[in-house]
Amino acid sequence: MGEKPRKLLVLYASQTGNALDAAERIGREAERRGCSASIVSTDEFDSSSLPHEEAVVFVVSTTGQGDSPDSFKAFWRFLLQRNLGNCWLQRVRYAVFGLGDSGYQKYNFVAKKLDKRLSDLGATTIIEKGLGDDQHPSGYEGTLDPWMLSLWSTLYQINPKYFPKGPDVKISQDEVIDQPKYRILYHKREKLDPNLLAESDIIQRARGMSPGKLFKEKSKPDCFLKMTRNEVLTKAGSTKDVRHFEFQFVSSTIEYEVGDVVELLPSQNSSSIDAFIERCDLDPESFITVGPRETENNGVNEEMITELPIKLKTFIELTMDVTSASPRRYFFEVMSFYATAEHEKERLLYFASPEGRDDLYNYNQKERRSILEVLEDFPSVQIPFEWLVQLVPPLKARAFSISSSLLAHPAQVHLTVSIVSWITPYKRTRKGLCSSWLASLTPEQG
Ligand SMILES: Cc1cc2nc3c(=O)[nH]c(=O)nc-3n(C[C@H](O)[C@H](O)[C@H](O)COP(=O)(O)O)c2cc1C
Repeated sequence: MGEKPRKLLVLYASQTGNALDAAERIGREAERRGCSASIVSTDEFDSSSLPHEEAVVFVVSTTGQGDSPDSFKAFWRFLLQRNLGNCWLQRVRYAVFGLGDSGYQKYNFVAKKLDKRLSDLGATTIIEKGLGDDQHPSGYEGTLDPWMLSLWSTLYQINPKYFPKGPDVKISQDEVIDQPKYRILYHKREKLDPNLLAESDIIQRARGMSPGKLFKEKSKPDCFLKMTRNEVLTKAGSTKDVRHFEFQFVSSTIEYEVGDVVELLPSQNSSSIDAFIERCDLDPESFITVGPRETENNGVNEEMITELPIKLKTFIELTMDVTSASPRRYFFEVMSFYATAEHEKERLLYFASPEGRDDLYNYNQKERRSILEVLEDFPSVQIPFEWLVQLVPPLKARAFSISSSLLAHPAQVHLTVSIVSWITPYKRTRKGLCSSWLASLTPEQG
């Protein structure tokens, strides 16, 4: 019997999702070349088993002022233990890809210190670390694409078993598309518990089911706030719009200290949600549960069935950012598969290819095109909802510094917020989702 094909472990640590996206891309590209890959977050990985891995690709971002993502902290503490010794990882080969921004003083600090520590622990580097930079004309992908090609060819030289057909043989996108990772179950309405749910339960239910891993633990809101004041601080005619907002706690009061931040979950424009639902030919009134696809033994995940259903429209409103965040490159790849008009398919395939990367960056990220806008630009594409649930960026809560003190204003939170708006290179006006939503609220509305 011949040797088994080799397996690649991709370990990632991400604060806002880019490193997760890059890790998934590395995993997909490896699998398309015939190498199986598992993609695991550093906080879900048993650190003590690292010496048993043969080849590990680390994908880590840097946040704060040179800080590591939250999901990296325990893993890093483990690696720093003195007793591990300089031979602990002697059988492990590794490669590090960092995501950062060279505008920061501690550029890609986490990737650099991880690379050094792995080497000190005896691991052997497969290729020199790659440093993705937000300042690059096509973002971190500008470095990731060539770095991956070098990774595949070096791995192949180390052991051809990684890529049985060679490092450059890819299964064509036209022949096969990956399976979506999630499945949707549609429920009969009459079977549902008619009891009305509290709003916090609905939010928890929707966000708990959503694939947006980054907010899994915090799916239930800590409290609800009611706006009591919305005052413009800037002079009439000023180019800036800065507001003073006051909120009253309507559920439990949360204790906070001076310097704390509050995270607000914004509401999306209702007519845009309706337009998205119509564009994707969805039934807003249907009740759904969302869960991982069949487990490995091909059964439906039991946990998913016990989830309580939620209205499709509510699920979209609370979890899927269809109006402000830009889709990732993989979205264009999946769209190309579902495009029925030849010219659209061609353009989408170009966008998803390494040659089209810079044009995609200009069309998509620089213009901050939303999912809805992109779908409207490619009318022949009809993507199944499972894919949309997986690929539409998760709706994130936004953090604001609190400008009040509970000592002076019990049961209140005050914020001073600049209402974000900017002009894109193609002269389109874009607005910050959360700040413009806050500005649009009127205290009398409750
Ligand atoms: C609040 C914030 C702080 C950041 N701090 C740094 C930093 O200190 N050094 C750096 O190289 N990049 C820094 N970056 C850039 C991020 O590393 C970069 O945007 C990366 O793509 C984020 O990846 P993630 O979404 O996986 O966390 C920062 C980004 C943000 C939003």
